[in-house]
Amino acid sequence: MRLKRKKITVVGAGFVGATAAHWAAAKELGDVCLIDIIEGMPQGKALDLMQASPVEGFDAQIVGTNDYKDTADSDVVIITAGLPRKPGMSRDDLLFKNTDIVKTVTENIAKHSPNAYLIIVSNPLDAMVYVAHKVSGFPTHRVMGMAGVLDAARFRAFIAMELNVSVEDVTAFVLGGHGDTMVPLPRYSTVAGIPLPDLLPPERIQALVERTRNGGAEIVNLLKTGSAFFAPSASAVSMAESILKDKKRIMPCAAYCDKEYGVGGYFVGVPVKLGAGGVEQVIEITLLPEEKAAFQKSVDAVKSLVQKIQL
Ligand SMILES: NC(=O)c1ccc[n+]([C@@H]2O[C@H](COP(=O)([O-])OP(=O)(O)OC[C@H]3O[C@@H](n4cnc5c(N)ncnc54)[C@H](O)[C@@H]3O)[C@@H](O)[C@H]2O)c1
Ligand SMILES: O=C(O)C[C@H](O)C(=O)O
Repeated sequence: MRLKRKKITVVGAGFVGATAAHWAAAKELGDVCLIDIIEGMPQGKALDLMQASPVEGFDAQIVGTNDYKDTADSDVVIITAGLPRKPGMSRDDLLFKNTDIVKTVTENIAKHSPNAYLIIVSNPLDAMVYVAHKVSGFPTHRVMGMAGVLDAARFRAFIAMELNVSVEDVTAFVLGGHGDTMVPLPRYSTVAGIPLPDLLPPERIQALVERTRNGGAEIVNLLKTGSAFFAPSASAVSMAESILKDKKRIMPCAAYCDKEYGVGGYFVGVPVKLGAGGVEQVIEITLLPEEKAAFQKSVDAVKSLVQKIQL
């Protein structure tokens, strides 16, 4: 018997997709298939990455394609296809165009990789996870969205910058939908185990919370023609890694919650255990009344967006 490498497909070979392919290959998570509707572009980027492999010393086959047959039997599929927002737009403004794109992509992926784990990145994130779940018909533990890892990474980076400490020692949690109502949780954020409220005055913490909430828009306003991609792609690949290596990391992800947190059947950002079984557990943490109210407001924003979707 011959053992096979794992296979990761990245749909959408734009900024987030191509960079995700780069991280996945460089970490030797498996072979990578990069697919896009633009002819030649995924092929060119895949070939360029293959030519980086001897320099960086990673062994992975990286294939670019426009044909879903080449994505067959993927273990993990990261969906980044879709429009990014421009300055002045909210992520929600992408709802209808990206619903059409994510629907088509998911139909094709589900046909060729019926056992895959889906990690959605396209915006508006929580609504696009709903689309991918409905269209694929996959069980909820195999469909999830990347947002909380990114939002928490931004919070961690801002905390480390503020305190002039190593990012390695900073942990943070962000709950809720990936929008303006997201809920960074200072009480569950620490530096080497020391709770953030013991290290910074409330007004500085509030400033970092606001910067985290606006983290995507801050970059959109600087770039002017697109949105963030280094941290988003690294975040999606860290989720893929936890699944492929059965690491069972606890990460904030958009996961299906019914009774959990009283959400009632929507995908929203909550702490989950990610392992070989995909979303193996949704972890319910105790929230103070004001944290609960902020989370509920965020869930309501996700619900009203999802209710506008017609599939
Ligand atoms: N969840 C998050 O935290 C997060 C972070 C960053 C970006 N995003 C979102 O990710 C998406 C991609 O961002 P980007 O910066 O890579 O944009 P991009 O424009 O660079 O890339 C998007 C790619 O999708 C491709 N595409 C469009 N329709 C397709 C289809 N039907 N099939 C296959 N490919 C298709 C395009 O050709 C393009 O190459 C956007 O919706 C953006 O808002 C989400
Ligand atoms: O801000 C965006 O539109 C992209 C992404 O959701 C982000 O947070 O960087």
